[in-house]
Amino acid sequence: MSALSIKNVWIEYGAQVVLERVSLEIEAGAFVAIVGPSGCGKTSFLRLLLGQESPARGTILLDGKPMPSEPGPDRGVVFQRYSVFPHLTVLGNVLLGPELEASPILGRTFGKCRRQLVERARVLLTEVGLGDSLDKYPTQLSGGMQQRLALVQALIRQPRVLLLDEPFGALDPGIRGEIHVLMKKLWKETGVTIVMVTHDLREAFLLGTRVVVFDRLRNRPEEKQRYGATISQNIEVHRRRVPGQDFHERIAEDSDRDDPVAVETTRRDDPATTH
Ligand SMILES: Nc1ncnc2c1ncn2[C@@H]1O[C@H](COP(=O)(O)OP(=O)(O)OP(=O)(O)O)[C@@H](O)[C@H]1O
Repeated sequence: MSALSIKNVWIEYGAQVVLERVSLEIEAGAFVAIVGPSGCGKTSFLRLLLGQESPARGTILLDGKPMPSEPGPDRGVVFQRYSVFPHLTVLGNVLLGPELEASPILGRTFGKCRRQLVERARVLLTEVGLGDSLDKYPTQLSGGMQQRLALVQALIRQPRVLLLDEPFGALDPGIRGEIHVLMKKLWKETGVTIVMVTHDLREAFLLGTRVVVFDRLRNRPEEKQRYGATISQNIEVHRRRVPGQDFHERIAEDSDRDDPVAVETTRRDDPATTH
């Protein structure tokens, strides 16, 4: 069963059609990278999956059931701009979401429940290299560290789907390489389904198991309002394992390269995505 089943979805803002006829099956555990020109509706699509927008037409199923029309713990999100709270420590930032969920009025857990939560937070923070920074505040962290914190904030709630909106766009290339390795590791370990918007094609092919291209098929000035973007390509990415080389080394090596990552792709002629 697909984790997300998107059928003939349209997004409209007033008279402006932003997306039209978007159909996409995203299998559980996939890592889907979405690319497309600026303004074609990529962020709007993510907001739809998060539950911040409703489709003008069409349906979205999450694990076979209609997707709740509000954001919930089953969907985590990380934005390009750091979404951490400046007045809370690293640990406080990670605990806030689960504590509010467990205790909406007090926003705080106690006893065994809290100890277990703190332990889970510690394990995850250590995994992303923030184990020594639990008591620091976000202003004391670099951009890359803040994004790693934002990832833990989302993952601690064990979402079924993780939505990433250009999460690494503001980072320096070297830091980006490191966080790509980490992202891939976290994805493999958690098995979470990921949908990531990126402007960086290389990043899309490096991380994605599928690269989906949104584009406007009608682009004349008089057509801009009435016609939206849709999926123009849906590409499956196959990676060959290099004997004797472990997965992380391979990605780290790819991250250092300036030329496009060597991958094999197949165009997916899924009836759901054929227009
Ligand atoms: N809440 C809104 N109300 C009205 N129009 C909106 C709203 N949100 C987005 N739009 C419009 O929808 C279109 C798509 O915007 P969106 O941010 O989804 O594109 P994008 O592909 O993510 O762009 P970029 O790559 O530049 O971030 C734009 O024309 C934008 O102005």
